[in-house]
Amino acid sequence: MIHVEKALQLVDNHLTKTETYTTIPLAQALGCALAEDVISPIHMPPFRQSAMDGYALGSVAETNFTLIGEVKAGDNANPELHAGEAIRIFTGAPVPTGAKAVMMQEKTEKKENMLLLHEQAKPDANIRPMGEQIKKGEVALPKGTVITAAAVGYLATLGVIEVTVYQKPSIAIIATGNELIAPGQPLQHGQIYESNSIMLSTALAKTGFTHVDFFKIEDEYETTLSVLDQAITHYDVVVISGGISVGDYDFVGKALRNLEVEEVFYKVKQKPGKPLYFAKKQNTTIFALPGNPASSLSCFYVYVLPALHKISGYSQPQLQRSTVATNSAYTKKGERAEFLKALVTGDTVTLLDGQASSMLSSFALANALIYLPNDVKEIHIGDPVQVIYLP
Ligand SMILES: Nc1nc2c(c(=O)[nH]1)N[C@H]1C(S)=C(S)[C@@H](COP(=O)(O)OP(=O)(O)OC[C@H]3O[C@@H](n4cnc5c(N)ncnc54)[C@H](O)[C@@H]3O)O[C@H]1N2
Ligand code: MOO
Repeated sequence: MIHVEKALQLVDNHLTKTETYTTIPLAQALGCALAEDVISPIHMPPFRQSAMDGYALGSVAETNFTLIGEVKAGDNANPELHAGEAIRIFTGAPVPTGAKAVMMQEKTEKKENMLLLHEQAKPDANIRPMGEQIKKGEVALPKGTVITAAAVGYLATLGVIEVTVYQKPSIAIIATGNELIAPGQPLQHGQIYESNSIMLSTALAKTGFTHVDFFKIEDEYETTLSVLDQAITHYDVVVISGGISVGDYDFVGKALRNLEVEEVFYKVKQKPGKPLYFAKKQNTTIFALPGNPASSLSCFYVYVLPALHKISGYSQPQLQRSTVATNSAYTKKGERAEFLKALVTGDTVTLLDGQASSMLSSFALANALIYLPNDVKEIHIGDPVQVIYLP
């Protein structure tokens, strides 16, 4: 059995980012990594812009001005402005070329067509220079940047309508087990609701992986063999849940061996998720996750998601980690490294009740996993602990 760090390193070593690019509408790019730098096609702002509702001033030496007109946002106007003259202006409006500053209206008084300032204006005050944020031809976002809502907004401000990104992998999720039935049907004795596929696809969708198909198979060798064979042939990543342990009806390992995949590791010294299996076959990446729901999800976040990020060209594939003081004491029962469902609030982290690998009640309330490596046997209140944030 290998250690967590070794398993993570082996996954990383066996993956490379895709060489396939695709150009897609900006609105569909959430969670994709840029395959090339995005160059700004315009200056932003495209013109000198007023940052306040107030008055554009033709000079900054005096405090008395003659009002000569108005410019509002969207106006395609550039009135001439001389020393001693002011123009009514609004936030976002183009500042006339001759303007030396904009004074916010709260610091002024108006008497008929005369403007009196409470204080002298500072040169260039409240004027956003043309190209202040970015200039035409500069790199707006570098290759490898992951598209977030903010990135979509930023590129939209530059008028960008499509981006070239690394192709996201196609993913097959395969749930195994005779006992599993779809939610919505009445349960017979011995049955449980199949929850891992909807859980994993929801976690995938949340992080922008949408090319996902599902398969459900019984604990039967021939079907397992043929479904896995088809999935490995047609998908970039195959994620299997259950059937990977040592029971007489756990056929996943045997089927994968007979399909001549390159097994990279099987079993990691961790809790939950001991029987985690990782393999490659040509360009297909294969994870078999233990069927226990919390084991499946824990392995998904710790191993599968960073792997998908790497394949998809993310410059930082790992989930965010940090060290936080624990509010809870805990003593390990065994020797394995542990991933514990936890809630980070402020600068502390609290362990949640219900840590068994069959339970999702704690995971449903968690925003992080506390990682206790092999050599940490217990933690006391106030101790610094490593946390992995759930996306
Ligand atoms: N003799 C041993 N038995 C087990 C060992 C061991 O080392 N020696 N390891 C245990 C550990 S740890 C785990 S984890 C499980 C993993 O078993 P499998 O990956 O073969 O998973 P299953 O047996 O198919 O299922 C385990 C559990 O999870 C439920 N399950 C499975 N799939 C789903 C699903 N899609 N949705 C909801 N629930 C699911 C299933 O009904 C079982 O209760 O093996 C231990 N045994
Ligand atoms: O390793 Mo298992 O996932 O603890 O139950």
